[in-house]
Amino acid sequence: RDDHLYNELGGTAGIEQIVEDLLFNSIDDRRIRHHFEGVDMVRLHEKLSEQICELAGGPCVYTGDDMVKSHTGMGVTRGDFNALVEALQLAMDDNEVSVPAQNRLLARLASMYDEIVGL
Ligand code: HEM
Repeated sequence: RDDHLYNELGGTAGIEQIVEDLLFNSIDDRRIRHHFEGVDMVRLHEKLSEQICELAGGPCVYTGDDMVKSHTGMGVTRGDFNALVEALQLAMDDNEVSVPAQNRLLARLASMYDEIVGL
């Protein structure tokens, strides 16, 4: 297992902080805040943290629903997806993640685009 990216994100504690900041940035962003109304943010924080930890090579196992099931009916657009990426970049800047490490995480997330947008 290559846990290099996991370590660059600050391990489990670092990832949990980045995801918390990502979620706060997202509900502060008027382009996408409507998607999060009425959502269980505690669960979303837990599942998204697990998923990013696993994706980064960390010792976590994702226990949430698959991406298609999670986003079906939401009508997430390309613009929404890009806004969430910006919210994540801001969160990683605030947590002093290097730009190369940021880009490696973003590349892994970009591969999920078709499972999230336009459903
Ligand atoms: C690469 C991008 C994304 C990833 C990795 C991702 C990941 C996830 C994960 C792990 C969950 C939780 C699944 C569960 O509860 O079992 C989730 C749910 C959710 N996602 Fe995403 N997501 C992405 C993009 C987006 C975008 C762009 C939006 C809207 C702007 C969005 C809005 C939501 C909402 C509102 C939920 C909660 C659904 C509910 O509990 O009813 N996601 N996502």
